[in-house]
Amino acid sequence: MTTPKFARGTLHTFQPPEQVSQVTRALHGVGRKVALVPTMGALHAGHRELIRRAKRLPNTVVATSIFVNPLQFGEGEDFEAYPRPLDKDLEVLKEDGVELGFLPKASDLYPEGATVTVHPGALGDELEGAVRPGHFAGVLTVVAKLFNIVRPDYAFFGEKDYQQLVLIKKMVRDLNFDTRVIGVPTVRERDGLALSSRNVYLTPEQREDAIVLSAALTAGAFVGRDGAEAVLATARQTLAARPAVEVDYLELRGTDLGPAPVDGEARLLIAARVGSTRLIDNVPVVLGAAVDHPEHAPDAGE
Ligand SMILES: Nc1ncnc2c1ncn2[C@@H]1O[C@H](COP(=O)(O)OP(=O)(O)OP(=O)(O)O)[C@@H](O)[C@H]1O
Ligand SMILES: CC(C)(CO)[C@@H](O)C(=O)[O-]
Ligand code: BAL
Repeated sequence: MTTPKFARGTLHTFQPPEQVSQVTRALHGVGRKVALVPTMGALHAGHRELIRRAKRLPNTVVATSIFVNPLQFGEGEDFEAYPRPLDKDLEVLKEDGVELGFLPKASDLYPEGATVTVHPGALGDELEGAVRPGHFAGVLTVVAKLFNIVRPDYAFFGEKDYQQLVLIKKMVRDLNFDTRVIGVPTVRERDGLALSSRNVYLTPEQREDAIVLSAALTAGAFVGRDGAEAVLATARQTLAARPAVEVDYLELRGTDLGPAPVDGEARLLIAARVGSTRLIDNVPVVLGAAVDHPEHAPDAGE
């Protein structure tokens, strides 16, 4: 089979996995690197930030996959309703200088008889996994497949889906994938709401209510010096102002999503339903005396 044509500087889209593999193999053969930005489409400024960061890498072709992965949706979730504005997405990819678009069909990734999946371990059943059983097995399976098809040197994921990011990093380590996973801070609206493809489901009133997620996280993080109880109590107090917002969980964890330390870096995570729309968000928190250590200043290590 001949390698599909690939010229630098324009967007090429492929549906069959074998074609993408051929192109990325050929690119590696001439010394290029490949950076992958996996998405489910309905591209917004959050996705575009991942692409922007990937584009900064020297000698690297940026590939973006668009695939609404059925395996990570449970019964009664929004798989059918999930927005799929493909033409608009392709315009975004062109505008942002993405050179490789991978648009597989479900039957390409899950041919009949495919039964083997990636098991996320215990963390896969906590937080999001407790509310969406099987979700992370679906995510890790499709990400493993994308990595095996594209063989990316780098892969970019948003911190908005923090547990997903932690689990993907863990999968790469535990299963020896040869890909460097890079997490990108959450892009927000001016009022703090984390950008999400699901924000389009919100009515104007719900959109107002939804601000409380980031407001509660920010308020909680602000009192990190006073310890975990204060962080959670402050966040809960902020949430109480919007009783229409139903919280699935509000938890303070370590940065690896193990138990939070008394002093040091942690993560405050929330999932809540606003009407029938389920939103998630999280922020970094510095706890206790660690607040006074310069290495924990907000932009340390940037
Ligand atoms: N606001 C954001 N800031 C940074 N990265 C983001 C943001 N929103 C999504 N991403 C990242 O983009 C990648 C693709 O996510 P996805 O296509 O599911 O979009 P999404 O907006 O998170 O959709 P949904 O909210 O429906 O899950 C993921 O790595 C995700 O973490
Ligand atoms: C990583 C991902 C593309 C896998 O389907 C999805 O979970 C997402 O968009 O965050
Ligand atoms: N951004 C995570 C994908 C999902 O909610 O299924």
